[in-house]
Amino acid sequence: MISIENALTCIVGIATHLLYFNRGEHHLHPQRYLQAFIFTSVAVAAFLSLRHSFPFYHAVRVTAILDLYFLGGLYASLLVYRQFFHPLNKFPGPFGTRVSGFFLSLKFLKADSAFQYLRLHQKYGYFVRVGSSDLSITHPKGMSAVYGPGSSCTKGDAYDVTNPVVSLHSFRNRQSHDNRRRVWSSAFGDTALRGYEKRIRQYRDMLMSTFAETKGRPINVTQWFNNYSFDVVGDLAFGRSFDMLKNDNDHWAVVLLAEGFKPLALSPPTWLFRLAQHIPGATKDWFRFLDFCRRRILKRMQNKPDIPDITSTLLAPLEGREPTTEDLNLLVGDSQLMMAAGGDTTATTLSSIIYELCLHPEQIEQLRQLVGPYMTDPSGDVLSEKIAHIEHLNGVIYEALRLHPPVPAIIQRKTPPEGIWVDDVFVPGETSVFCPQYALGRSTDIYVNPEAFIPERWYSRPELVKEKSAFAPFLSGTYGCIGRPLAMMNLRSTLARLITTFDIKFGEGEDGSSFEGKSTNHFLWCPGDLYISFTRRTAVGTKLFI
Ligand code: HEM
Repeated sequence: MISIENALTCIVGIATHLLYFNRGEHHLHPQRYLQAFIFTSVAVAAFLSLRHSFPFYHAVRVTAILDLYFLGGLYASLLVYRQFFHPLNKFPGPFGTRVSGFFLSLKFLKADSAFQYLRLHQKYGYFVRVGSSDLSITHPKGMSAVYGPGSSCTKGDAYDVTNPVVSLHSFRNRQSHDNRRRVWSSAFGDTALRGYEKRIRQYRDMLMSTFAETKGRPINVTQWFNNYSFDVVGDLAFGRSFDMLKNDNDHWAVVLLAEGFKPLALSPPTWLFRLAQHIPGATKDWFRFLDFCRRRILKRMQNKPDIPDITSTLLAPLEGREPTTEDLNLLVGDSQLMMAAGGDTTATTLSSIIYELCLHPEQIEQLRQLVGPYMTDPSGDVLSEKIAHIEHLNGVIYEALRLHPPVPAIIQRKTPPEGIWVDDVFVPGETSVFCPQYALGRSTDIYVNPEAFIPERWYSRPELVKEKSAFAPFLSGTYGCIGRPLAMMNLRSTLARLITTFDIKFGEGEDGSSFEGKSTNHFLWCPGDLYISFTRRTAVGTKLFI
């Protein structure tokens, strides 16, 4: 027979769920709940022992039983609510996801969530419940409803994962985000971009020289484009590269960054990350990385560059005064953001383009014909603005981004309290939603013949794209990629130079299967190795800068 104390404790557990945990957000300070729970348990045991003279062992035992009733009540209430009353119950999905997001985390141990979301949508349709309050959407109108310029969705709780370190990317409050975005915006204007182009050139020269020296011996472009991309982003963020092209090796800070991203493969709840920050040693690598960014930013502030970099724009509001602690924390947050947002994404896209071109060699020839006339600079390089109008060149880049989006799965948004409509489907308020781009890129409801690489679908054959708003690898609107002009500039010029300088094909023994087969997704997509042979062309008028 259950005692009155135990029954009451169980009711308190149920009430705690219904009146507290079932409302609002509770991911920011999980350690406080743990502390409150432990403190209350100790207080109850002490009370029983001191006030009611319970023997110590007996006091602990009674408290432990009370704890069990409390947690039992709380979790029973949570499970019953999620199972029978949750507003997302009308959406299909694997049974376990109704109860907890951990259900899918266990399935993502191979870091292949992008592929798994595709399979889930093939099985369940446009809307799949992938967690107790999480919905994955591949409806053709989903992208515009969730991320489009007019969307009322905001960034979800996952953006608090780096808290208390803040950056443009992590601001969930619209006003704070807008304010910071205004500071960033002039970093990607035409004048700034022309300056970056000059700064980037030396790294592209090094990349070309390295490829030329291989004389056709297959090399892993996944690694080399990473070297190139991180050197570029290091230069634009901190005024100096990571010397990865020179050393053909990941810089230790880049390794720390990659390690920091790895747990995201499991899409764990944000509160777990926040809790980990309070476990000694659990997140030390992440803080070492932030410390690295802090030291590099401080050094950069002492050296004003001749040609402005991105950080020049972020420092401008200080007008030469010493930064406050708050200013500095934001600069550190934004510099880690530059590395996280600009490094892997550009590298991955370059690899994806080369992968697709090797599968479709006729595309290389077509591009050469179109780009060749603009390659008049004796250095072999070309300004992006000269070739930006070539539709087929842009089409090749877009097709690579469609089939291999660098951010392929979760880009979390939260619906407003009143909910949103995706076409004629109502998505309840306070739901965490996302549109997995890898799955969208392969949808026959959005593209005709989605598996085929057809650059013309982006200019002369628009009938091959049934819903244009569904393609947004950089997103659009308020929270869209602010670095898009820089990324496109770099992709165009690097691609133009590669195809006019080299004959490019899969290396001997390479069939491209590892590129996607051994790829992983930790928020950002990391392709597997790709061995490519680059042989310097002799028949063209372009010279190599060696
Ligand atoms: C092919 C290359 C790139 C792709 C596909 C890409 C894609 C994206 C996407 C999808 C987002 C939205 C992420 C989210 O909301 O969580 C984003 C945001 C962002 N990207 Fe990019 N990106 C690329 C290159 C770059 C580059 C080169 C930079 C320059 C450093 C950059 C800087 C940023 C920043 C600062 C944000 C945050 C914007 C905000 O929250 O307002 N990106 N990018």
